[in-house]
Amino acid sequence: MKMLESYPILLSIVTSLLFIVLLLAVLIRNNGWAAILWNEIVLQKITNFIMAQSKEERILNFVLQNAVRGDPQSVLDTIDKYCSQKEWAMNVGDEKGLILDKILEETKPSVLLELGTYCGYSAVRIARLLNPSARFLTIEFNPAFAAIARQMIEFAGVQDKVKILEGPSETIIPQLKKKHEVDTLDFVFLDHWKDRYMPDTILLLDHGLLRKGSVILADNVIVPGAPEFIKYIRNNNRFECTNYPAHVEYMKVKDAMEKAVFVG
Ligand SMILES: C[S@@+](CC[C@H](N)C(=O)[O-])C[C@H]1O[C@@H](n2cnc3c(N)ncnc32)[C@H](O)[C@@H]1O
Repeated sequence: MKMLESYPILLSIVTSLLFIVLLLAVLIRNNGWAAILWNEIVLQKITNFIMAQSKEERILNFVLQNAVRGDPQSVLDTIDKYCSQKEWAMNVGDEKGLILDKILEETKPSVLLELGTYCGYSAVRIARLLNPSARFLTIEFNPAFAAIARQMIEFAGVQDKVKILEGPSETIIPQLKKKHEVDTLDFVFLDHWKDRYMPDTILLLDHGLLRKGSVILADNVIVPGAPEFIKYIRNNNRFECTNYPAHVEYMKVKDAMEKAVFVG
């Protein structure tokens, strides 16, 4: 009898739970922010705890076990495979990677800076296209990520073409001229935390690191989004901007890259 009385309550709890799960699934599938938060906070923390290993270590191990040593393209393909099939990660990815490749092939830069190395995916991607005489510096403030990137870059065989500078971009940019002997930069890839895109662009300008024709390429200008930077760069007559629509890495959610050429 008691069982029958509680049946409607149980049914409504189960229906509500199913509804919440469905709502979450739809939100994660269609909203970039929800998907990133779900992957980076919920899923990643649970998997890290169960496996006693970070996601970035899992990505590196997958590469060490499945990619061909000394073959940058094989390293990129293996990371893309892992991140599209097993665990999402914030590499620029294969789709936007092709935009990056195209701009590098058009620009043929000799002095390059990347802000945000993470596991070294974009660093390997950029390094594989450079002339032997090019200089490429990449900045990362998370020591654990920098250590993974160092191994990734070494495994891909491009360690002579990339130098990782460990520390916050806001500290390292002002030291580029004197400490790292950079005159001006031909190409800058902005791919660190989005609230630093605008202040770091201003730092590059203030320290005379841009020359007429320098190219800035910014990732994720829609998701997570860099609205302050977009407003600043598009309203600045010292830059000519082009938008490249694409999707968030390894997702169907819309994103874009913004190219800004410094016209002096
Ligand atoms: C989106 S990930 C970079 C992905 C990488 N460019 C790729 O495509 O493979 C952003 C990285 O920037 C780093 N980062 C964020 N803000 C930074 C800052 N102000 N200085 C240095 N590194 C920063 C983070 O630790 C993270 O590893």
